[in-house]
Amino acid sequence: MGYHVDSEVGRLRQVIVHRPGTELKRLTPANRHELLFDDVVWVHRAQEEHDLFAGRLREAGVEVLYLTDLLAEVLREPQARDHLLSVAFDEREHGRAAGDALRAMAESMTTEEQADLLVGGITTREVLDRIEAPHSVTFHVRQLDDFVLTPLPNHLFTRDTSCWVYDGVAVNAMRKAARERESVTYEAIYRWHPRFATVGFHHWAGGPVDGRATVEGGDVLVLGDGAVLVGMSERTTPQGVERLAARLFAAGSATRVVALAMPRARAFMHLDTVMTMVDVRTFITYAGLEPLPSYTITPGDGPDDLRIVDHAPDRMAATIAEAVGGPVRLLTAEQDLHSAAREQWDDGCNALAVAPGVVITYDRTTTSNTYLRDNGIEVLTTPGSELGRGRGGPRCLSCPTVRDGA
Ligand SMILES: NC(=[NH2+])NCCC[C@H](N)C(=O)O
Repeated sequence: MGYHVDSEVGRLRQVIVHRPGTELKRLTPANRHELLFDDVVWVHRAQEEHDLFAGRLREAGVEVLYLTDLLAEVLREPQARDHLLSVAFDEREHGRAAGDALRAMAESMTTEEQADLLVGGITTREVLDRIEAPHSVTFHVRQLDDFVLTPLPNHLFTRDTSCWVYDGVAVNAMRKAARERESVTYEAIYRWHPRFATVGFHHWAGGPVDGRATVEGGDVLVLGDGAVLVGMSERTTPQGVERLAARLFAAGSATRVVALAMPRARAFMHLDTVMTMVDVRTFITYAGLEPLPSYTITPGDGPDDLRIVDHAPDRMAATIAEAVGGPVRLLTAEQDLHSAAREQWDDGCNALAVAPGVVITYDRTTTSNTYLRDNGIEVLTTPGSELGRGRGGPRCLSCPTVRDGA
């Protein structure tokens, strides 16, 4: 199968999702902010919600791939296992003696257990249930309930860490420390999983080696016909956008990138928290989103040159219209700003299209959902009270790997 994502709203055929597991059980009132969650999560209910979400996708004809299955499968490949375990048990993190001992502990597990370990993390106490304490200062200074390997609860939001843009994928360097190791999971999957290793595709980013020039998938909208819209946000940098544009242009996979300069705020952490596409040339947008400065990037004269045109905030809609080749419809639910802010917080603007004019959203954002329906969009709802506690909706919960043009 060829992997490609040719639009935001064309028929969705395959996605990667992550069913909540051990990692969400690690959230506490003390660590939730560092781990980028606003509250602790009732994990059992989150799993039920996630199963309903996956069910919605399957009903819409989408093939659902689970991240932990892909990870357990790729762990069977010796090179992938070596890479994943070397990064997890790096001696710079664990010290020499403990690094080797922990790695040996991991080697003795099944690949399913290894996948759970890499995503769910492990505490000192749990290590001691499996092995003798390594002779290591690094290990001995840890408290019993400290994390030896930190959990990755934001793997839930598969949208961000890798994103497919036309005929290639960006495995992204992540902005926040709590998400950095997520990139390693995807690096291994796209490089060594038999599903991906045997087919050709482009790489638009270098994963962790991109350092601070980050781009996250929640900021990237594949507009279709060679255009891409990117939010420069709390997470995505202009440097990252330039790299993405240059690589897309060099491969001939895109011809125009429009970058929006977003406010740096947690509530707006990614572009898809304030605007997503729900139909051809149609977006749902947050009422509190002020018009933003935008930049059109197209190929320059030389092979590595970029041509940049700056646009004032009042040109935002016009700049996007130019990129999608016709007038755009911006749907903004009519409600007072307080209600709009509450719905935006609950991911009311984070719609996942499964086909043109058909979207999945959370059930709790009733005003936005009704407004979309009144405007001719078919809205399939799914519960998200627990899933949304990390601030992500249906679009954030999914990484499309195959999607048609619109
Ligand atoms: N595409 C998105 N909007 N993703 C939401 C990610 C939320 C996650 N807790 C984070 O802060 O990174």
